Amino acid sequence: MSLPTKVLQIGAGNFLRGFADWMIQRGNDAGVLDHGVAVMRVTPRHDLRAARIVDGFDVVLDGIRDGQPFTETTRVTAVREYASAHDDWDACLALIRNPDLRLVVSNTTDAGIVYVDDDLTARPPASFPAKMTALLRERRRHFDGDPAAGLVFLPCELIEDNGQALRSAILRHARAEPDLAEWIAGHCRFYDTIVDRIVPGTVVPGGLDVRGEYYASWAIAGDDAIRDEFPLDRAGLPVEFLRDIRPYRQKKVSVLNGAHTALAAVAPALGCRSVSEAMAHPVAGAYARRLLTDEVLPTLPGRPQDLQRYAVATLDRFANPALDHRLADIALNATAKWHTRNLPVWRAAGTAPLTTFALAALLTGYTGALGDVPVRDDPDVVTRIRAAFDPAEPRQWITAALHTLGWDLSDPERDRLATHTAEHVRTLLDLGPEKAVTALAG
Ligand SMILES: NC(=O)c1ccc[n+]([C@@H]2O[C@H](COP(=O)([O-])OP(=O)(O)OC[C@H]3O[C@@H](n4cnc5c(N)ncnc54)[C@H](O)[C@@H]3O)[C@@H](O)[C@H]2O)c1
Ligand SMILES: O=P(O)(O)OC[C@@H](O)[C@@H](O)[C@H](O)[C@H](O)CO
Repeated sequence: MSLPTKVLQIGAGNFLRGFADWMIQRGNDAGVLDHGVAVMRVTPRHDLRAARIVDGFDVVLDGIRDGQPFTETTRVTAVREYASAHDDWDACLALIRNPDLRLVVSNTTDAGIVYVDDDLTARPPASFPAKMTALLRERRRHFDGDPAAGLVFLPCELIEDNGQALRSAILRHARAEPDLAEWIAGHCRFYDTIVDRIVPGTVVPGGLDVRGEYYASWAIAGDDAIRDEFPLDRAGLPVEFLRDIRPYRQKKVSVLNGAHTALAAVAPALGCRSVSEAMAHPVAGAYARRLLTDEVLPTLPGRPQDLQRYAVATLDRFANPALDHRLADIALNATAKWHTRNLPVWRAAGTAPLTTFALAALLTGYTGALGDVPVRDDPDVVTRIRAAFDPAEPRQWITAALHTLGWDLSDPERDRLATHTAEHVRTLLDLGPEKAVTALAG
């Protein structure tokens, strides 16, 4: 079937293949969309396999229905075009001149939507927002400023207000060209969205077929215009159009991602390799449950019964043994994730021992004192934290580590966080991980 290329997808990663591409394929199959996808890679690393995305790939989803595990496979054939910005910028410029293009979907990790000074005439500019600005300039030029050529942005990055953040970075790049800035501000629409589906990786290493959970949710802060443009809900797909997605985002990031980050810090020291192993482990599982119930949920807005239901459902998703979600993968850049996902809980709660225990386990793990646990963080930060380690003076060491991490803490906050965290470091070193977690979580 010939499909007009209506979607430009920035990034070819596992998540976009298992989530956005899957949604578009299902929307096409159900007849509510007729959207072909052009994928554009924007990072410089060569990835020869990515070009094969146009040959199609499988999305294998594992779920539990009526207490029974099931697996469903969808063949995604909606991706029709591919270009790599750092290998062939001309091909990217050609993609953006396509009159059928309507939507831009992106996932460039938490690091992708940033403003950095950039040369818009470079081939290509360095950052994602600068590349996008250069592409929009080409589109506006090609269509002679036609308002109808404006694009609709649905970013999937997990940062707060992702649509607005992308819009302001792009407009900042465009500010030297008022006509361009005006065209973007007037005729391109940027929606905040929050995505949710656990996609642990590929079916086989190095392949494109991707494996994840059946559960999915895409909340889009938008009006009827975007609903008409992207009516996936009419195909029964888990897409919601909401006036305000902020409370939803706070709940998802604090509960699901916060529990992931804490588990990835604590559970490897208890001998667990994956999230489902951790949930089946009596001590690690109890830790995750109490972390959510005692510390995370009380800090969130909303009805306690709804929050409790979401937490239980999240823990059930974690327990799905088919997912094999490696804690070592979740541990990537763990200190930055603890800062965005767990620190707000400690801040709101005033004291949150299970939350600060995760920070203690994370930093102590970086020194090697907890044995062979995954360490996948900024090497410079890890080296400095390790070099300053003094088991006899945990409070001074944690204070130094917090300075190294450069977090936005007031002096009294840093003092308090160091005191709370250092107490756990002492327990971890004195009792060992298993007894230390048991003492906390029962
Ligand atoms: N896998 C999941 O379960 C899941 C679920 C929801 C959200 N996410 C989010 O998706 C992101 C990627 O996850 P993934 O599993 O697809 O990983 P992945 O490694 O398969 O893909 C990462 C993608 O991001 C791009 N990228 C990385 N740094 C970039 C930068 N600075 N600028 C532009 N592009 C950049 C890469 O080129 C690649 O396309 C993560 O940030 C994660 O929080 C993942
Ligand atoms: O992808 P990261 O590394 O930002 O975080 C790891 C997981 O918490 C995350 O990927 C979740 O699986 C996902 O956010 C579920 O929707």
